[in-house]
Amino acid sequence: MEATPLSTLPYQVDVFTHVPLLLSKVDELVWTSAIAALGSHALYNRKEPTVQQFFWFSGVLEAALLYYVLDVRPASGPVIAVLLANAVYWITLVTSIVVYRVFLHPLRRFPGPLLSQITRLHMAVINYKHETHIAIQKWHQQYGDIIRVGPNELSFAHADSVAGIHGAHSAKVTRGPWYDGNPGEEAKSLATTRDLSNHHWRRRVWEPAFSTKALKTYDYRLVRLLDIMVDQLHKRSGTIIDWGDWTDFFTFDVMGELGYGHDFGMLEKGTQHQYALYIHQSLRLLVFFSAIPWSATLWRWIPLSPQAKADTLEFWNFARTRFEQRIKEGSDRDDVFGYLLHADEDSGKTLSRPEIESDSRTIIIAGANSTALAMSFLFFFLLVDRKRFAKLREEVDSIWDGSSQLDGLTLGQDKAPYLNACINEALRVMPPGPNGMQRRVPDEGHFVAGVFVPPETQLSVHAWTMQRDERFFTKGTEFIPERWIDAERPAGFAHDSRAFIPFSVGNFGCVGKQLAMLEIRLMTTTVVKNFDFELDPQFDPQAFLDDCKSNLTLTKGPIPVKVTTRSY
Ligand code: HEM
Repeated sequence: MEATPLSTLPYQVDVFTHVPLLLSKVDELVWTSAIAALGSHALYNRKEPTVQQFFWFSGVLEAALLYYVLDVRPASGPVIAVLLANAVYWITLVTSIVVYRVFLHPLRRFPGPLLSQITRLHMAVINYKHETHIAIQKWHQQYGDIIRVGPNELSFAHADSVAGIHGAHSAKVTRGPWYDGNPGEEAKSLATTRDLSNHHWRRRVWEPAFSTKALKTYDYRLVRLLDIMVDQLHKRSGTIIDWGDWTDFFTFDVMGELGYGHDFGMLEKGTQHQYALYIHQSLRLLVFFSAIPWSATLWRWIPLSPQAKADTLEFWNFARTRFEQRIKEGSDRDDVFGYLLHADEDSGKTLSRPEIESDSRTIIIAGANSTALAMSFLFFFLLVDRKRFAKLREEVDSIWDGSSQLDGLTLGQDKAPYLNACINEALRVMPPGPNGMQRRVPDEGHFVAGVFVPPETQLSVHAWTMQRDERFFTKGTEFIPERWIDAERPAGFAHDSRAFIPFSVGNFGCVGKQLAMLEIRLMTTTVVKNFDFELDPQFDPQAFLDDCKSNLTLTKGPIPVKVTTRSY
């Protein structure tokens, strides 16, 4: 009901002595709306509603308002009364939320940017602009090792915090709501399920696919694809190629082969497959919606890049076709997909069809892009730093004469220490997944490095900031592979391997790490043996680094390289 102007009140009142009476006469609807807003906030605060619950609850309130208005028939007319009540409701709700989050919230003692304390929208916009890794690093430098990056979220950047969030002391810590923000996901995948026990048995189904026995059976497939790559590079000898493209071609073809039973033909054709382009686009949407997970259900109606949405739909359609083709081939093929069709040995459970479909998409999304990035950055550093390229080549020449079949599984630390040091160093300076992997504190709260974190808080470790921090790695932004070899580490160099988490660690750590390492070792050894590389003289390494952005993974510009068949 609209406030009755004071002049029309039927009797003269003294505002200061008759306030309650005045209020009751003037604003019954206003007060009711304000109280409803405060009640709603209290309710939402106890349990965050889903989008459906929110709409249901708001619908009930609107219906009650309508009933009241039609019943009481306020003098201002029903339309004004409804508008006024809604304005009061929403203004009170928003004010109450802001005041609570800034002044009363259990995380109020943790510093951080004000806008992030108030709303996740701030982070969603930063994510959408691909600036997350830089923004969070800047905030850590400004506010310290533990910062508030969302109303209910903390970011950590100290090596001491890794065990409590991902490692040995994190048994009850599960994934946060970030993992619900995958638009259109019909069934949870291994990489998005938030339920600890569900994740546990599904992980048991996945793990055999990356055992040494399984890797041995993949080895010859990788070598077949590498042979195609080598042929193609010979054909392009003396020309400039984008090295980033070729790492994509290789890793997408590998994951197509191991995920869907057939490569994507990217190496053969020497062009990007639409599938890879779709994935890059769909990640743009993912990072926005994951910051505000409830909005993912509304993704079709939220006005974000129509191109990214169209590409996301194409990506699903394409993935579905590939999935349908592969599932017909059954479990006899030696590939990752084949393992997903097996039952969990402990519980006897098998994945449902939608779960397998979701997991098969994960094989490509999780497996191809990150590995390609690691290969791209590795070569970027080695080609900028010719002495280190030469040193690596010396090691490669000493362990492989190029005529025998290369056994990737033997290229570990013992046999190829410098190769592994270079890979680690590229993963440290440019971690493909630079931003924190969100976790959620159990209901009883949780200690991280001696600091109590209140129940239900979301938290993560910011890999980009921590891996480049001088306290853990001296000259943290520089590519110095020698730091990974005890005998070669410069004297006095800080080296805290707890702060090195490119594959994450613990229950949810990368299940495909050994496959990724196998691919990188095999590919690097093969091409370093067979080709000379030279960066295009026009290429500006600093500008390249400055232009690197992030969505779920880092993104990068082209790396133009003249590739030439090696002359001995
Ligand atoms: C250099 C390459 C790679 C990097 C840097 C990397 C990094 C990561 C990271 C940081 C996580 C944790 C994600 C989280 O906490 O939500 C992860 C998980 C995962 N990665 Fe990788 N990854 C790489 C290659 C691969 C490959 C080749 C595969 C093969 C399919 C793979 C499959 C997965 C899967 C399935 C998960 C989810 C694991 C789980 O939920 O238990 N990754 N990866």
